[in-house]
Amino acid sequence: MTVKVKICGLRDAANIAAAAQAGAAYVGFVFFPKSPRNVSLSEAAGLAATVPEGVRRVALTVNADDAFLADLVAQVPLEMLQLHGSESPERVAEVRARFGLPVMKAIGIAEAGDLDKIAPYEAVADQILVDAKPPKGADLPGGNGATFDWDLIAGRQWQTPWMLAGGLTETNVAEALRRTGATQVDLSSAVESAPGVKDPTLIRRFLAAANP
Ligand SMILES: O=C(O)c1ccccc1NCC(=O)[C@H](O)[C@H](O)COP(=O)(O)O
Repeated sequence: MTVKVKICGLRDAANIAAAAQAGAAYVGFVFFPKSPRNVSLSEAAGLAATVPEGVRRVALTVNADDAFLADLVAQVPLEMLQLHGSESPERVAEVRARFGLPVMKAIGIAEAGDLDKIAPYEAVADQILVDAKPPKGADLPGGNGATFDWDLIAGRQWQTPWMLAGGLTETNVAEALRRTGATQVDLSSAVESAPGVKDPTLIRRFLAAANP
């Protein structure tokens, strides 16, 4: 089975092309001003236009309001919204209904109890992103290159499609897949040469390691 890979936080056409050519199933654009990966709506619109057919374009937002989401979906061609803040299940359902796009809800995991947070979203989200909880004091709610204990989710089944994220690298992805049973993965930090700067060689190496 092919593992689907999402490369998040892309900011230039060359890295989008590298990801697509290497087999990425999804590319992500970050809309979070504090992030080194942040893009404007007009930048994202230009980048989205370069994404080859068949690669899904995902917009990552954090507790975005309707006005921002309306501008986003009007200006940027997208296949999915990723909600990476503290959006409630009700808000996820509302965004999904109002903006007409599949929604992936990110849930941060650090300990077994965090897994209970997933169930309420299963009925309202199209996908769940099972991600590492940000380290204490982190500026970003995701994209920190932090892992969580994969054994917490070993053998877990969810009815909703899900992706594994959090500190995945070309060297640990095979073990992560084996221990969690994930069939989709999402990453950002490990394919960067500096914060916010993606590296096409690292992207290609990760894609090869995810599907050897
Ligand atoms: O990447 C960001 O800057 C970011 C900002 C705000 C919310 C989420 C953000 N990133 C999420 C991701 O890139 C991934 O979905 C995930 O957290 C894995 O990231 P990484 O551990 O860096 O591979």
